Amino acid sequence: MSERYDVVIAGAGPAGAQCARDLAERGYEVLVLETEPEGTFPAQSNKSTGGTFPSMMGSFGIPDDVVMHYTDSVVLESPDENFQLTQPGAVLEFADFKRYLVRDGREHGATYRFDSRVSQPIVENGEIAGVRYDGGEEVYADIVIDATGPAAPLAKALGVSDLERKRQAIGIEWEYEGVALDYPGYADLNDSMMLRLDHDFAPGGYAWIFHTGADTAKVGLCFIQNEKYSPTDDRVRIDDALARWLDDDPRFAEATRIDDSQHRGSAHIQPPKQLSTDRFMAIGDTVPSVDPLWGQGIDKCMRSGRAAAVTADRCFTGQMDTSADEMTIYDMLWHRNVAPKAAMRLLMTHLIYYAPTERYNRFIRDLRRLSGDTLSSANAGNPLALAKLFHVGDIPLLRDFVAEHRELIGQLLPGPRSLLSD
Ligand SMILES: Cc1cc2nc3c(=O)[nH]c(=O)nc-3n(C[C@H](O)[C@H](O)[C@H](O)COP(=O)(O)OP(=O)(O)OC[C@H]3O[C@@H](n4cnc5c(N)ncnc54)[C@H](O)[C@@H]3O)c2cc1C
Repeated sequence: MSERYDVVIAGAGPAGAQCARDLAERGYEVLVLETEPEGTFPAQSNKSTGGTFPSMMGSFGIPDDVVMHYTDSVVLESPDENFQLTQPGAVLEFADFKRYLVRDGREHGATYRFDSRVSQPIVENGEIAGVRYDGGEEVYADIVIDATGPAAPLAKALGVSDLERKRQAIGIEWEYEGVALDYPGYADLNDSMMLRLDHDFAPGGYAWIFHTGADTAKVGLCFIQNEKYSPTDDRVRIDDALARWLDDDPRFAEATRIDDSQHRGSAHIQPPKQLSTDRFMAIGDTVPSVDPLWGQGIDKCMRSGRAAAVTADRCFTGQMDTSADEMTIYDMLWHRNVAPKAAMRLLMTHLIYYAPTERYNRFIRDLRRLSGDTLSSANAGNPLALAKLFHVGDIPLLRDFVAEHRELIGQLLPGPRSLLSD
């Protein structure tokens, strides 16, 4: 007889593992299939800087022992300016965080199967009925969830995900010791997460230093491929870009790389298409959910895992209904709770990465001038707050941006309403 669960989840990242925690807690039979072996998990998928905020820690009950370092502020930096915002945060040990989610899910009754690479959906009568993994293995479920990150084998096969290579942002970081965190002429980065806008080092993206205690920090950068400032041969050049920053910036003059501390991965910065279909949901980075402005992916993934668990619970309650219509509850929750105003924020992200390096100095000065409330509103995609960050001198920049991004703008703004209200 074939094996059967209420829900099968592909991928034990933050999205899949949080969804499994929530479902198991509600008493559902849930199986998580993870491609990596358990003994070394997570290895290749230990990809994140792990910068997050108290709201994520509190909402999802994340314990202090997965935190490497608590921070007090976020610093935004351009070549000549900086802006420090008081904002408590936490830099997670991402591997410990992932292992904690698995352990806690198991304690609530979720089943985990490692070394189990999901390859494709089992489709019966036009509907997904389960998944194939490890070549010939099969497992059936009433609802299947793809939480494999950008790999997205199920979402791609079902036509739910349409991740475009040209909208892929790639990121790399290493942990360093001996970093001069309070160097003359720069902001004091002790107990801070710093993001730097500077095409010389992160062409078409941003660089970062996240303090992890004493003189250690996570140092990395990311950029979108195929954009104005991005090199086309990304695989080689993102390492070169990081090496160049490390060579040029005096804060790294005495820094040494900590062995085996590399984190590397990708995410898509594009409008999401469909998020679900009959008996199926795509969660976490399987759909483009990373906050496009400041790279917050963990909180988004946890929220999407929770939204999928709520949807499954609703579909199973009373007379079971896992039709595409009923699954759109997930789409509604995603647009409301996971990535509100996604269109406006995506557009802003592309515009920020498009602006020349010189413009970043003024941007940071404007942030210093504006109130914290205006900044929060701008960050939330409020058009009036965003307007305060533009000047008459930006008209040529905006004109060129519109000319070069017609396709994206068309995708994001099918009608004038959606910009303001999606
Ligand atoms: C360099 C870098 C730095 C980042 N820094 C931050 C940060 O500071 N703060 C923040 O909030 N976000 C950050 N992010 C983003 C954040 O890490 C991601 O958004 C988040 O990890 C995505 O979670 P996920 O569960 O969707 O996918 P993933 O974390 O990618 O997990 C997917 C899981 O699925 C497994 N898998 C893949 N394919 C298969 C398959 N076929 N079958 C079974 N299992 C499979 C993988 O092994 C993995 O365990 C960063 C990302 C990168 C790349």
